[in-house]
Amino acid sequence: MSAYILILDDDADVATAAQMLLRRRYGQVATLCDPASLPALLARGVPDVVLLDLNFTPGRINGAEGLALLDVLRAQANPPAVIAMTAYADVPLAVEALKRGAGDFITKPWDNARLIAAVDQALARREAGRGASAGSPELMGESRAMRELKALIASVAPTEANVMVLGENGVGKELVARAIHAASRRANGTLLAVDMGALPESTFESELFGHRKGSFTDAKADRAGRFQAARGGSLFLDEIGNMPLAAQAKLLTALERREVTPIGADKPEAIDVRIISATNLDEARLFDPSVFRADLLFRLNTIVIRVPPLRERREDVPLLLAHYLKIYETQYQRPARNVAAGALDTLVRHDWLGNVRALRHACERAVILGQGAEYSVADFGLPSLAQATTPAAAASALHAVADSVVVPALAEAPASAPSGDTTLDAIERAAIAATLAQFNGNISHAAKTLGISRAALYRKLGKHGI
Ligand SMILES: Nc1ncnc2c1ncn2[C@@H]1O[C@H](COP(=O)(O)OP(=O)(O)OP(=O)(O)O)[C@@H](O)[C@H]1O
Repeated sequence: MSAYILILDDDADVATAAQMLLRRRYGQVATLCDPASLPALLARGVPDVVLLDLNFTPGRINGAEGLALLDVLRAQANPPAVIAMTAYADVPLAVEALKRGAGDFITKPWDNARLIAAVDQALARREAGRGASAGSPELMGESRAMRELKALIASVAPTEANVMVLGENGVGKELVARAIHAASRRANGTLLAVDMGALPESTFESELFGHRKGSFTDAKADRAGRFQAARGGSLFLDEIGNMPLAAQAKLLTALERREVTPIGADKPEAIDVRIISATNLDEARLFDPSVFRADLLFRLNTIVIRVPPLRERREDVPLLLAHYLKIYETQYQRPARNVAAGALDTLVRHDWLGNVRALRHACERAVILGQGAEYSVADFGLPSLAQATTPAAAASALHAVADSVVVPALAEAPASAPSGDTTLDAIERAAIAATLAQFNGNISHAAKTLGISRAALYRKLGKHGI
């Protein structure tokens, strides 16, 4: 997977060790020991992910220098995902970094698998949130469905109730979670997002509940879990439908008791988080006890918020197009252009089976490739098989497995490229479509089978217009 990673650490040995580990996986990995050189480095290109040491000058452990650098990184037009690193198991400092925009934290010395998982997740999150970070992360849409959704968020947010957000891939579930947190009494606390589908089973407990130094071979220092780091704030458990049953049992126990016991600790710690969860599983699967424990479901779904797919709120399409075209015109320094009237009609009638994310990718493509005075339909690169907009096609799409981003016709696609096209691109597209179909559009499972990260799969979906 190619990505540009920067390691900012005053300890050259630490930076080099991380660089050697990460270079094999991501390609471009730079190190920087002198923070004064950061502006010059950023001027040459902004990394995808920055591993940021919070304490530069030896002896200083309040993290002020790292937090100031975090502000510099977050102020970039297209900010990198930041993983804060600290040599001290200092939860308040990690929490402060999370509040100021770091997406995750890791304690040194790190566990290699954990570091790679953190970078993978940061890349996936950055990809999923691209566009949001480039513009306003606000939930856009004036359709009746969106107005009702916003009203529901406003009434639910101030309560402490656990909320479960349901909806297909790319409908905006994470944005809904962020909106709930922002309007809640916990808004001054952090919203910590955890991709539950990507947590390896072996490290599940240590990730969520923390561990004590020496409690197992790789536990080289105390580590705070996500529950502790999100204290006073909200924990966003994303992709909850992809959790193995054994992990579900552990999560249930923590939620029932309202306490967690770090591995190796002799006393449990009370938890103070509001749980917001999300899944793209359709409700039939969610209520299937062989997939998801009913008792856990009832803990999580005090309030259920369903985010409707874009094809059920087509009125929002023009607004979203205008929003994302403007963002990408600014980002790529292209002139502002209108969408041709006929094209707009087609785009509104399009089914957008990857929802707002697919629309956003299409806008980016149009801005980059569009050559005319106005945007044409062709500029948006709609997958030709997905253009069926008859009521029958829409109905079959609606009844297709709810988390599918695969168009019904592609769901039957063979693993070889259709129409005998043997270019590498066409073969890759067909392989991705077939794998997604095999897993009913489940991104995590498809990525695992294809041997790439979720972030890389999202990038490829955008590239191929799937
Ligand atoms: N109503 C909206 N207004 C503006 N942007 C939106 C809206 N809904 C979604 N987006 C954008 O679409 C992209 C996908 O949104 P988000 O990650 O919240 O979806 P999701 O449902 O959580 O997806 P997934 O299940 O695949 O993780 C993001 O770039 C987000 O900013």
